[in-house]
Amino acid sequence: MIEGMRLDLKKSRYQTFDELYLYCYYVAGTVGLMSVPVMGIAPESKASTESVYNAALALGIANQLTNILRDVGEDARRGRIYLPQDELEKAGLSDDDIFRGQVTDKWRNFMKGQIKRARMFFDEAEKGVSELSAASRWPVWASLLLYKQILDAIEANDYDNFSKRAYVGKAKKLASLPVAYGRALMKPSAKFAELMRR
Ligand SMILES: CC(C)=CCC/C(C)=C/CC/C(C)=C/CC/C(C)=C/COP(=O)(O)OP(=O)(O)O
Repeated sequence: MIEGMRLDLKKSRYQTFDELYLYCYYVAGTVGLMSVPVMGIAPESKASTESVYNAALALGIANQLTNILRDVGEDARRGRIYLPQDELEKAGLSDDDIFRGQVTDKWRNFMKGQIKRARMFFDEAEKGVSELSAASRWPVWASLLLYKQILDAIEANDYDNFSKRAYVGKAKKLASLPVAYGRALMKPSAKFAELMRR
């Protein structure tokens, strides 16, 4: 994690998603990994330890990617672009387009791909939450569902993450808590077993 902070001091561009992933791993994936022994895996869980750590890592990455997509404008005003340069180029976008901050169809299309990838990491993370100790499941589901909705908010802002800050309103936040509670009741490996039966 400290390595990630160091990296952030000297780096403000990422050539590929692999490079960006490594940054996300350092600054947020590590938080997920460190959370597992603190929260604990449910004693009755049949999942492999590795798969639970994988899910935790995925949640750190998903959160960080979401944070990056929410803060594109704010970061650009500090001269920083946490987006893969090769993917920007493929979409016909340059650093100057980010600094200008115009929401064009090119930008919308680029953002659609980035949001889709972030959601894939959330999906990966969801597979592991039920394996955590009972007391940890509700807060983890709540934070996961709340953070994931920031992606919906970016879409609702028609992909203007230059001048608008995507956020989840109080009502949606409150409504997510019982949903998270319901999911937290899911016993370890039950979802896994259900997936296997299908
Ligand atoms: C899913 C399983 C099995 C376990 C849960 C494991 C956990 C708790 C994962 C979450 C890890 C986490 C909270 C990562 C932090 C990511 C994040 C959004 C960091 C934001 O950092 P900054 O970029 O400093 O934020 P600001 O831009 O708001 O300052």
